Amino acid sequence: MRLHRSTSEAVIQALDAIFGGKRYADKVIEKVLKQNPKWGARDRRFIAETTYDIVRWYLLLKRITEAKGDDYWKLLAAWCALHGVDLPAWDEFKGVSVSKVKSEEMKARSIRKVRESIPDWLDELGEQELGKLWEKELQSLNEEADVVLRVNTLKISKRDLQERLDEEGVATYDLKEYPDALVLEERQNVFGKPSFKDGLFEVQDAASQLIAPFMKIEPGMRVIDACAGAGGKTLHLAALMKNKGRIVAMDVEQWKLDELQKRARRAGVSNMETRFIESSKTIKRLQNSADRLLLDVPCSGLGVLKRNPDAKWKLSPDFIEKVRTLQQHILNDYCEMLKPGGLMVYSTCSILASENEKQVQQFLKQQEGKFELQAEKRSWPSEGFDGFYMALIKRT
Ligand SMILES: C[S@@+](CC[C@H](N)C(=O)[O-])C[C@H]1O[C@@H](n2cnc3c(N)ncnc32)[C@H](O)[C@@H]1O
Repeated sequence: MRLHRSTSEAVIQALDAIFGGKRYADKVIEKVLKQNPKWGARDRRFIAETTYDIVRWYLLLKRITEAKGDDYWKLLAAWCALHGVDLPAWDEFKGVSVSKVKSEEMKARSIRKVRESIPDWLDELGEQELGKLWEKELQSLNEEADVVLRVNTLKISKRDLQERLDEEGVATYDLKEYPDALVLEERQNVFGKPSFKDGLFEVQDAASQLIAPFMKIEPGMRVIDACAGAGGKTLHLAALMKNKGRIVAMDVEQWKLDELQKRARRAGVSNMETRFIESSKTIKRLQNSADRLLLDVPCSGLGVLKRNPDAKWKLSPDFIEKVRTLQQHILNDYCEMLKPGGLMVYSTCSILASENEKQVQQFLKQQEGKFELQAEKRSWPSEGFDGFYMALIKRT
């Protein structure tokens, strides 16, 4: 593979925005890719994949090149050296020795936090909470995620969608154990495809697709999705309910609910309303009203680093502490919206027990018998998809 000037500059620009400007990698890459319509599919893939890869291996690349601050060219040079890409004679690459990069990388393999490219504090926290499991999960979190689609069963069957995608040049394979999931054979942008515009599918990781069915949902129920965001799981709930019954989708960010409305229109969802959470009164008004309640709470996102590798550099112990307090607050305040006898699911995309099992235990203790745990489920990154936790809790 040959390195080209304009795509290399695009990678450097993206890295600068992600690390220097502290912006989200997915948004940055989307913006960078828009600026040059002449780039073909291969160039775009190079920019996106190389940027993500350098973000994922940032600490390792920095350590083996001794790159300072914002010397992203050195990181790109090291990435090329490790991937067998010839380094052009550009000024930015002067002084980089491919053999030195390779020998430094061999040396770095003995230190886990460098080899796996993870901040010290996060490596310590992972080990503290997961013990022996941490090493394996950490390795898996550095793998590239598959692109998984969720078939919108309100509009099409899995088999028909697979055929339709085939006609549109998108090859997929069936994930048999996940009733609505298809996986792309090859990573590509599917958002421009007519079948996406027709609302026939959403992009949603297989592990995330476990949550709505875990709620034992049935058509005709009254359901509240209290941390709905842009509604990945709300739309799945609506499909399982066959558009029958009612879903109230809530969030503290109006723009996310606006996005959800757009997605719901595209998906043909007609049993959902959105409600902005203004204050605790919004919650009180819905007391004892739901057969099912989903609390898909804000979390560290440590289970989805495959997809968002930049998160490991943005997280901090302070943030995790704040998010744990918020999770406990949401559990204890929002549970009131459930009818007696109703079921709620508490879920996170974290793999830390302190955001998962321990939060549920603390909640059950605080509620003194008013709620009981019925089931818990984990999806581990090492099983192939994102890391998720879900607990099914009954109001007695
Ligand atoms: C993990 S995300 C939800 C993802 C969403 N359920 C999905 O499937 O796409 C958590 C959401 O909780 C929202 N949030 C943060 N604080 C909240 C609060 N106090 N009450 C309700 N939602 C909150 C965030 O804005 C964010 O959209």
